[in-house]
Amino acid sequence: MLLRYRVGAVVSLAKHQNGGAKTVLWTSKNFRTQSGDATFLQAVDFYFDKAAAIASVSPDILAQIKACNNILRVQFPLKCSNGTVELIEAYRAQHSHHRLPVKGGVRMAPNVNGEEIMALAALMTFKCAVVDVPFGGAKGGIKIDPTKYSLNEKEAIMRRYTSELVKKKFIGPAIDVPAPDYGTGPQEMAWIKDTYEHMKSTDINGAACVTGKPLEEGGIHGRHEATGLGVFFCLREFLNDQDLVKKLHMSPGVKGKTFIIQGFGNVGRNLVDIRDPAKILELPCDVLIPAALESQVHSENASRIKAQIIAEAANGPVTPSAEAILEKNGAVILPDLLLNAGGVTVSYFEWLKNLNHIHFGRMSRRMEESGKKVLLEALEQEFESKNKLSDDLRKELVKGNTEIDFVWSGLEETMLVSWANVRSTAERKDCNYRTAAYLIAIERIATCYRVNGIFP
Ligand SMILES: NC(=O)C1=CN([C@@H]2O[C@H](COP(=O)(O)OP(=O)(O)OC[C@H]3O[C@@H](n4cnc5c(N)ncnc54)[C@H](O)[C@@H]3O)[C@@H](O)[C@H]2O)C=CC1
Ligand SMILES: O=C(O)CCC(=O)C(=O)O
Repeated sequence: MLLRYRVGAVVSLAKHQNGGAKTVLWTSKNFRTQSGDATFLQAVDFYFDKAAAIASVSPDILAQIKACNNILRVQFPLKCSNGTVELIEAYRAQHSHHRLPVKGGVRMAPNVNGEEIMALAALMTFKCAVVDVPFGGAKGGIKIDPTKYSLNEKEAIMRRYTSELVKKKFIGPAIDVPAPDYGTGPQEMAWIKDTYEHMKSTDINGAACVTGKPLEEGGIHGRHEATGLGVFFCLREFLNDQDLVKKLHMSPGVKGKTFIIQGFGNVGRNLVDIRDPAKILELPCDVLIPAALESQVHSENASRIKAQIIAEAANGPVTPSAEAILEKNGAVILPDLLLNAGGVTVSYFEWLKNLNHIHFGRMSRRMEESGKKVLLEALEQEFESKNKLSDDLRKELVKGNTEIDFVWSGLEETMLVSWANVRSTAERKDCNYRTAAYLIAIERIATCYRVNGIFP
């Protein structure tokens, strides 16, 4: 589904060159897609190589970082509701173990394949490094169209998939922690947790084997909307930056800008709530937000994209050929590995909550409130009854922080600090934001590899 969202009046869409940014052209030589666009995995490798070329990292460490460490492919039978038996194909790729556990969602989609899952796992490695979340990268996929299966069938698939991961030691709070992705959500995560806990009943940290769970099953407030909210925080920061929007001949601020969102699932839905379906990526707008699948903006449609800002809420929505065309036309791309990192950031908070066996705020909320009450009373005594606070204001002032306050504040802090880092790196290195984000990730991961050395 495509959605067009109007915040206010349409702003003029004059195109211009992206000040100082170099355009590196993708060449279709040696690549096998008919359009000349890179496959998703080739695209991730291309973006990595582009940043690696300006990183102060030795070639042997770069090669270690780039490689996908493990890929598991399983096939198992499903007894369908109509009595037939179907073979299900599924994957889990672990890209990098420089930090443990490795982390990343599990998707259900008909086009899932090993290369796609490896590309997504690599993106998870770089994403976690950009936002300084201490995990390696992983991703899983089940090759089915979830809309074609009953709830019972999906449960059987998810439980069997989890049992395969347990048997192969591809899941565990200290090993590999799945989460929601395209086509999956809290229900699937609850099945993963329950299956894991049945098979590993003595693991006291079992709930931390998966994130994005329902609240009643050890989930955290705010995970469901975290990815969309993270996109919003970053985009708002970009749009409020006078210098950056001036280069696009735009006025600062979110108000008055027009947005198109492609994909109205977990990520897209939590970005906006005014709905007006329209079906074209190429409609005039200020900000295009692909929030569905990879390779949606490619060499064939890129020149017709009118948005000046492409905000990658999905993983890998813009191919390298498309990026070159968009940038030549003056558009700015806010890259996936920064922009959609809100999901894994709040997954990190959920994992910490599960390991701590206590929710954020439980030990501090009342203590905070009584401290603030004492302070207010002292101030009121000092100034006597001249300016008595209303009951509502008093309540608001003394309110202690709840779990959602911690989560939103931690998410905003993470996104803003990471954006500032990407912005300043792009300026310093005279490169685009994607290369800057990869560069930050590569240099952070390289430090781990260097310090850890090689086992044995
Ligand atoms: N769920 C999460 O926490 C995170 C998701 N992502 C990425 O965001 C993207 C979307 O994921 P979710 O929102 O979780 O998936 P979802 O399954 O909740 O929603 C995706 C939506 O996109 C629609 N869609 C698919 N192809 C489309 C097309 N060509 N045009 C228009 N709509 C289309 C689907 O019908 C569905 O409504 C994926 O690339 C995913 O990897 C990234 C970070 C975290
Ligand atoms: O929340 C997580 O652990 C992973 C989310 C994810 O799959 C992604 O960021 O692409």
